[in-house]
Formats: sequence, C-alpha cells, structure tokens
Amino acid sequence: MLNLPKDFKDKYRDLLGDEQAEKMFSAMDENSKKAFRVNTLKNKTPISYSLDNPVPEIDHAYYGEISGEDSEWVSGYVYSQDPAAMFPAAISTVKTGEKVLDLCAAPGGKTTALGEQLKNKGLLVANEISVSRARILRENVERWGISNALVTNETPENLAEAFPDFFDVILVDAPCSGEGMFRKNPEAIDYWSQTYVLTCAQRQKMILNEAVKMLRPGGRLIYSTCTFAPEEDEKIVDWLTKEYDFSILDSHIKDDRISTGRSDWGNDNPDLVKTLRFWPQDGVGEGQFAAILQKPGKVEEATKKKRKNKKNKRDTLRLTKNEQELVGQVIDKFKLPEELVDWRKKALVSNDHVFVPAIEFTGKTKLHILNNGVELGVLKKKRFEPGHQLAEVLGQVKQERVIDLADDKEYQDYLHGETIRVKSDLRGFVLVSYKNMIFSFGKIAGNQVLKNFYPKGLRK
Ligand SMILES: C[S@@+](CC[C@H](N)C(=O)[O-])C[C@H]1O[C@@H](n2cnc3c(N)ncnc32)[C@H](O)[C@@H]1O
Repeated sequence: MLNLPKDFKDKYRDLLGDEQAEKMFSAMDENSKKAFRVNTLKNKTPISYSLDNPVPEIDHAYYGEISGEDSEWVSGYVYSQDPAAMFPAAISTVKTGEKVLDLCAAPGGKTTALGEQLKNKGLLVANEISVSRARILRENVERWGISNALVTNETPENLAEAFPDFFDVILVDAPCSGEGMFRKNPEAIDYWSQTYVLTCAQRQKMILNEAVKMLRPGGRLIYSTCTFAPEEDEKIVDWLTKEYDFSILDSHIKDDRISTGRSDWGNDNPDLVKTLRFWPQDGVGEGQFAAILQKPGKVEEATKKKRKNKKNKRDTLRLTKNEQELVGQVIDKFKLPEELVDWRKKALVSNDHVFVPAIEFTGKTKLHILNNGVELGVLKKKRFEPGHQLAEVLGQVKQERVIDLADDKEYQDYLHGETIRVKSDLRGFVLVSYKNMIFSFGKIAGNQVLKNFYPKGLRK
C-alpha cells in the first residue's frame, strides 16, 4: 500500500470530495498499466505481442508488457509507454513537413510519436537539458529510425536564442511533481510537498516563457505533465492565456474513460474543459494532464522570416567527388528511403563523419548537438564505414542485402559483439536482422564470417 503523505490526501479530499478522493487513493494501490506503441516508420513485420487490447483513441498502441531485451525493442519496432502519456503527442496533430520542437524530450516517448507523425519530413528538434538523459534520447531517436531530428542537450534559454518564432508546434512535457507516477515510482512520494508543487509550477512558467519565444505566430503549444496538481496543470494553462493571449484548443478526444480539466481549478477559465485529465481510477493509465493551445498571430509573419533566412545557406563542408564515391560504393547498394535518395546533394562532412542534416545552420552554432539528421557513417583512409543510425533508418524499407540471424543464440551472440559464421554469397557491408527486423550493420569477408558492427556502447 502506498504511503501517501497526509497533506496530499487532505488536498485531494478538498478538491475531489471524500468519495472520489478515496477512489483515487485505492486506484493508486493497484498495479500500474503497461502498454506499448508499434513503430509505423519501420518496414511492416509481424511482431510477437498480442494486439488484442488497444489503448483507446491512440493508433497502433496496445496494453501489454514488453522488455528492453526483446528483439522488437532492440530493432525499434516497439516502445514501452504509459498509455496516458501517449496522449500529448496524439493531440498535437502534427502534419508531415512541419517544424516541431519537443523541449523536454528524454527519454523520448513523445519524441518517437512526433517523429512518426512527421513521417521523416520537416524538422523535429528533440531537446533534453540533462546530458545523461539526452544520450538515451539520442539512442531512442536512432532506434526508431527517425531521420529528420536534431537532438540537442540545451537549456530552453539557449534554444530560444537560436530559434526565435521558428516552430509550428512545440511540446512542453514539463518536469513536474510527478503525482501521477506515484504508483509506478513510489520513490517520487518522498519528494512531495506542497512547496515542491509550487516550485515546479515556477519552473514550468520559466520553461514556457522560453517556449513561447520559439513558437511562430499561430503555432500550437502542447503542454503536459504527469501530475494531478492544479497549480501545475489548469493554473499554468490559464496563466498562458492571460500572460500571452494563447487560446485553448479542443483536443477532439471524446471517450468516457478520459476526464477533462476543471475550470474551477484554473480561475474559472471556461475553456479549461477542452484540456484532458487522466486519473488512475478511470482505468486508462497513470496520471496525466494535457492541453493544446494556440499562439495569437498569423502564419504569414513567420513565413516571411523563413524566406529571409534561406539566403544565407552555407555550402562549405560538402563532400568532395572522391568522398562521394567512397560513400556511394557502400550505401548505393541499399534501398534508400525517400529522404535519403538525394544524399549526394544534402550530405555534409564534419571530422570525417558524414551526415545528412535535419537542419543546416548558417554559421557556427553554439548549440550542444548530439545528432543532426542521419549519420551515414565515417570516412576512414580511402574507405567508408556506414554508421549504426543508417542501419536503423534503412529498416524503413524492404532490403535485399540482409543477413537474418538464424536463432536466438546467434542473435544474443551478435548483441554481445561476436562474429557469426554465415552461408551467403553476399560480400561487404550487409544489414543484420533477427526475425526480419533490421537492427545493425555487419560485414562479410570471403571466409563467410559476419564481422560485427553492432556499436560497442549498445552491446549487452
Ligand atoms: C516528464 S520528463 C519528459 C518525458 C519525455 N517527454 C517522454 O515522453 O519520454 C521532463 C524532462 O524535463 C527535463 N527538465 C528538467 N528540468 C528542466 C528545465 N529546467 N528545462 C527543461 N527541461 C527540464 C527533465 O530532465 C526530464 O527529462
């Protein structure tokens, strides 16, 4: 049984009334709901989990538990996520080609969903302030096969300097007091106090002040938390409407199991009923709050700025003909997804790393970048070695140069970094899959040995 603080219980008895509050407390003693999303970017391959119990209102999402050891997870076919946490990205209705920022993005649950909605067109900036978490974010973006992401490890302030009035959509999945996660992570209860709730609300406003600067006029802001606290939910949304003249948009989610925000918890702002609330007693998932808002102003104002920026495009760091040839000898043997077909025109080289950028900066950027677009690989003396991210991105398309590992033993051996004996006429770089899910590069020499190119940092 969860040891909920007395002040917490008293607060929710006051807000909800005794009967509803007791329902909430007893639901918090039940097991948390587990679910996963299936990646629509990857080439369609049957997965081994049951798809019988879909999460309401979310496409390609199902209740069920998956493990980080499963081949489906390793190759980026599934992502484990709290079902309620799937809603902020789902209500963003991101359109292919838009410029999207996920400001508080790690570990990447919502980033991967936004990437799917963009279908690798447009730009996805995924930012995380903590360096260790940003590395995990990068790995998840890579595994998911997203090719149009800029992954950064920055403060919201530094990002706002680089991207004024720039994004069509910004998701702020804010750091919060985490009340909605108490039954999943009971340790979070130790941090709870009403003072902590108010500190979080202050921090949320500071993050949002920066997000507002980066949103183009008319752009959409998705604000979400995993807490029940009105100070961090309805009151913050109401503040955005007063401070910045944002309007609250309808999420278009209509399901009896999903509650709405409360006007009376946000200075009687009537539009707060358009926001979403997830309570454990409603049975969808963990606690979550989500709102979609719009910045005032017209789209044209942002388009003008975009045109101005285009003039300054730099074309230094392009590949030489010779370098293009080395890269082409390897990657032209694979079927490239649409966004990489004209890689010769787009690719840049930096410290021998060849990449197709998600965004080109006009000067030397001060931003701390972990990944920009797709790393094609590394130029070594007179040869080119393809990078791991490229293997994950090539997994979008049905490929022919593939070695499908024969059984679980071979798969585990490969994950450990071992070489594998294969019977194949293929020579040189090949993609490596298990159960037809591509997860790595490998290289076959004349002696029918598959050399291991699974990155050392990911080996088990
Ligand atoms: C709720 S989590 C994000 C979860 C993520 N969106 C997902 O779906 O996987 C909030 C994130 O905000 C980050 N954060 C903490 N303080 C921050 C700040 N001052 N500015 C921006 N992000 C911050 C945390 O490191 C954390 O990764």
